[in-house]
Amino acid sequence: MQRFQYYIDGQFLDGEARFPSVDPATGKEWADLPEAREGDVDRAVKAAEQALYNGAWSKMTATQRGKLIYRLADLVAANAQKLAELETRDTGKIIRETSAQIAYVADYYRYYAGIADKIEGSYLPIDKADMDVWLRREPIGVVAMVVPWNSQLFLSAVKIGPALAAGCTMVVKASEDGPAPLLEFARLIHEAGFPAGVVNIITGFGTSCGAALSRHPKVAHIAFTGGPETARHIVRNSAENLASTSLELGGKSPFIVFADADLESAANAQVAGIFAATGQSCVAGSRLIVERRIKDEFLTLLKGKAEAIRIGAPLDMATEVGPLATRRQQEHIAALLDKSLQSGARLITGGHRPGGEGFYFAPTILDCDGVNSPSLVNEFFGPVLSVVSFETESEALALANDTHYGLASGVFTQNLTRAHRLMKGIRAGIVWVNTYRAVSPIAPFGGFGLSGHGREGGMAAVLDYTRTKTIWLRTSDDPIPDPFVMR
Ligand SMILES: NC(=O)C1=CN([C@@H]2O[C@H](COP(=O)(O)OP(=O)(O)OC[C@H]3O[C@@H](n4cnc5c(N)ncnc54)[C@H](O)[C@@H]3O)[C@@H](O)[C@H]2O)C=CC1
Ligand SMILES: CN(C=O)/C=C(\CC(=O)O)C(=O)O
Repeated sequence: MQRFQYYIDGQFLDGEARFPSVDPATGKEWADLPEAREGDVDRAVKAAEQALYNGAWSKMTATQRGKLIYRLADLVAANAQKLAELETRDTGKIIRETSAQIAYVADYYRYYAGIADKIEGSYLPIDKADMDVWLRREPIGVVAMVVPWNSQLFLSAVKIGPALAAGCTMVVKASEDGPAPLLEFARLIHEAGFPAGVVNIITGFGTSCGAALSRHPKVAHIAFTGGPETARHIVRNSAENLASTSLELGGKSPFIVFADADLESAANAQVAGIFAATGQSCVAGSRLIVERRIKDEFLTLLKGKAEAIRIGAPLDMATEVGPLATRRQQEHIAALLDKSLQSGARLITGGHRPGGEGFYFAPTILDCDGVNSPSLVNEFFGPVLSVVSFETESEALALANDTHYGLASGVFTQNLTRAHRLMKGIRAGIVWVNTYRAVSPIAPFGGFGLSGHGREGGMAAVLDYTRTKTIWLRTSDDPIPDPFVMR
């Protein structure tokens, strides 16, 4: 068994308890992990608070902070393959994607390194002749980051990068499922030379570690990615410390295909949207909304592509769909699929767990036309696509917006004016037109409704990690007049 430690106050430690990690490709334990409980959480938060107000970090210029983040970016790039292998081993996400995604994570850190000394305050043209007034943007404080198991180094980079640029210190809680890559990433934080306590990386269970962290009195902001149920716990916990929150919660994203679209390209994008990452993506395009007159043609194309997917060992570069991250996910998907079939949804392909070891699930397409299927409403977080069809553009828009979520969406059409109408009409934080699952450090992402609030990526993310301070400077040498009247 490979053994990991967590990282608190610049030290690698074993933790209050230990627990095993399971390799999703085999279902067998492969790593021995530290479990943080309340005592470790408290130590990590206090280390972060000390670093924020008293340590070397608090005295650095923004440019110096940026240089440290650049160093981290270089280390991530140099170690991308090693981190990718760990993420693949621990979560089952295919090596083909983890190696590309983690190499790109280095660019996220580079982007935020460059932003560190560009976070400006402002001067207010105040309505009093003897006053100068400014707004300073300061780090919001100690940030608790609670991340899930999917796209772990990516989902932590979109939090750690902007928080470091803003000058915050942080405690990152990796998921209890597949935390090994984040614990390994801690070594790069150490090597980059961040002062002790600036970034603390722990792992542990939700109800012990995650709860203790998110209600800790010294936490000022909680950045969370995961499911809406857990987000409700996080928000309840924040009633204790009144921390602000940013929540990135997944969705039931619509993928609309009009008859005039390039169908080959749309089908490839749909495969990317629902079968890549074995469907374990917050932005999964899990509801195909297809124009009725091309439904059969498009589904035949898609079925062919789904059935040609190479399912296999995640560490094999040829594999296109690997296992799900946990047995829990596999069981959740099977149960929701059963309910959907019972409601009348018709199986077009897939629907089964391939034999053998590991938490695999076959790429699945469900025809839900005319059916009130739970698969149209609930997130599988797996490789299951639900299909409905439409006659008119307004019907397509109504179907797209028929959800409590609002994270992402895709529109496939050659009609420019229609594309513009849909961009405005769809209630989601991302609209991809003739593409899907494209990301960049420069472009913010985040949701509406049950998909959460706050933005990750782009400059918008940095602002979530700052608070403003209003500075009043009186410029007159005359004594203050009438002290009993507000000025
Ligand atoms: N938006 C996204 O990227 C993700 C969405 N999900 C959705 O959530 C569903 C459940 O997945 P899970 O793996 O159980 O994710 P989850 O939302 O329960 O876990 C995410 C993180 O929250 C922590 N956590 C759990 N309970 C907590 C609590 N009471 N207080 C503080 N932290 C807590 C976990 O330890 C983990 O680090 C999935 O089926 C999927 O639908 C899951 C993971 C990522
Ligand atoms: C967040 N994201 C795109 O905007 C993409 C991800 C990460 C996730 O699922 O949270 C992905 O598709 O893997």
